[in-house]
Amino acid sequence: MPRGRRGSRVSVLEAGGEEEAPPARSQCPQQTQAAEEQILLRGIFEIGRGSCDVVLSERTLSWRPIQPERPAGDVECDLLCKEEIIELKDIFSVKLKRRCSVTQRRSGTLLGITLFICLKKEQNKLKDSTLDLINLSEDYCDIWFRQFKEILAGFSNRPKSLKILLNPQSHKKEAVQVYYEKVEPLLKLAGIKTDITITEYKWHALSLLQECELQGFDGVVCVGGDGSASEVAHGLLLRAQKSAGMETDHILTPARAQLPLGFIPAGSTNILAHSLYGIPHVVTATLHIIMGHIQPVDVCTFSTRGKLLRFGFTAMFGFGGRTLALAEKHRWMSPNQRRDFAVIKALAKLKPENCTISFLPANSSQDVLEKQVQGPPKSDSSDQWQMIQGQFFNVSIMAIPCLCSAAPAGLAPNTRLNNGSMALIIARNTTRPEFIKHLKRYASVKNQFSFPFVETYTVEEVKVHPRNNPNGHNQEEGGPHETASESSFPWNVDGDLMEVATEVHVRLHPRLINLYGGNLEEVNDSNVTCNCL
Ligand SMILES: Nc1ncnc2c1ncn2[C@@H]1O[C@H](COP(=O)(O)OP(=O)(O)OP(=O)(O)O)[C@@H](O)[C@H]1O
Repeated sequence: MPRGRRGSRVSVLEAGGEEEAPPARSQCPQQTQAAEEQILLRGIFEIGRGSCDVVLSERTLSWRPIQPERPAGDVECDLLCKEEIIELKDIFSVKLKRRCSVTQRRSGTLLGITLFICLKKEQNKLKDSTLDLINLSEDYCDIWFRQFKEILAGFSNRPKSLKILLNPQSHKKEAVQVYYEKVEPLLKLAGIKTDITITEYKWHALSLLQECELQGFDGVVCVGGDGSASEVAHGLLLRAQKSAGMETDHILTPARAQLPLGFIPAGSTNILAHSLYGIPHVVTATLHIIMGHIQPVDVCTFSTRGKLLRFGFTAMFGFGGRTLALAEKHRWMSPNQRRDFAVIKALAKLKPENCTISFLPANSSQDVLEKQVQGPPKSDSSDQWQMIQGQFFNVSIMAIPCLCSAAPAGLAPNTRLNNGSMALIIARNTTRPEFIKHLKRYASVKNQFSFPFVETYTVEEVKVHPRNNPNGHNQEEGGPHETASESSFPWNVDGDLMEVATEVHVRLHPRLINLYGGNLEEVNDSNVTCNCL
């Protein structure tokens, strides 16, 4: 049974897009609100170890232990009789509770009703819990059970049917186990139908999303790491463009994705899930999906020479791109080994990229919704573009904060999931020890940007134009015997390797996709270390 402080609400969820949010309350909120609400049912159930007076009203379920009468002012009695409350929006399932023998199965002796509740724990963590309302009367329980069912059916934001895409190769190949052990039981409990595809090769999810029937699904869920999550988001957005009859090569104002997307973290970094849920926790992610917590999230398009390469949320060029390229070449190593090895090797071979970066600063006076309606600014006609040229160790362009265990405040702590702008973070050429110091700061609470060689900007568009060829020679000189990947630069887009030879144009599109996830609490965790630095 969920136990809050006596007299307090057992759990309070801050749902991102929950449509049934309670109105603002003044002092002594629970009691005042409960008193104001229309009572739907009132009765006696055993909860915990005693009989309780239980009241079901429009938004809350409250109960108070029934005590024998005592003299007025009996403090002990007052304490024991304090009311407990849960909000109905925190309930995600209701079942009749029966004592069943092996042979009885369905029609065992009725014991009462079990409510399944989503509890908010510390630091953004959600947990499922149960509350048993014990009463042996079939008729009595039936009335309450049907009332709870009706209440649950009223939460129209909650998905009833989900398309699940599962990458069996993520991290240490545990995605299938994670799904069947932790996710599926909760989805079943919530009565959500699922259709599962286990991907068989890279880009399988993408091609499937171009042709599969999505009618009848309320959302798509990806079980895997950042690469898979980003591939699915890209696939959903490409599909939306096709459905809207838009050309997918040259997109200026993309159509929004038609279905919300959820991520179950089963990868090695899980930056997307971490940024959405505040914690890379499987049950938390599943409960956000079940509860229908939805928020619109900004997305970038990456294009070169006017041609769309892909949709994504984050990108790193220079050190970040080269580290991923090295890690990908060593896929046979374990994920942690491969990441540490790639970071160390990329640091050993560290050399700056000679490039020109032009960017369009974000218009801070414009409202995000206004930006969404207007679409992106007319790039070429704008006179607000700024340009910097030089040698850079790393260029990060991030539409979301990018929380991860190595950077608990985020790789881009100053941006938000849907603030209509991106963070452009540039680390100019410096000494290797200074650059390492900057990288190490991500793990601490100290400001990772307070270095003379680091610059941050809030932008809407960025163009990165490399002037060297990928091996450090001047781009104009070219190289007669270059292979495809030798002549292109590695970009890390959401943990996925993207190789491009020329300028990349990154453009932000506010609130282009709905993702499952709630509002987050800030986490101040300074006890984080990076193994390899
Ligand atoms: N069956 C499969 N075999 C090989 N690769 C696959 C398969 N299914 C999906 N993929 C690809 O695997 C890539 C990496 O997967 P994913 O991102 O889920 O795991 P990860 O690399 O361990 O995690 P992270 O990106 O968080 O570090 C994705 O780009 C995806 O396209």
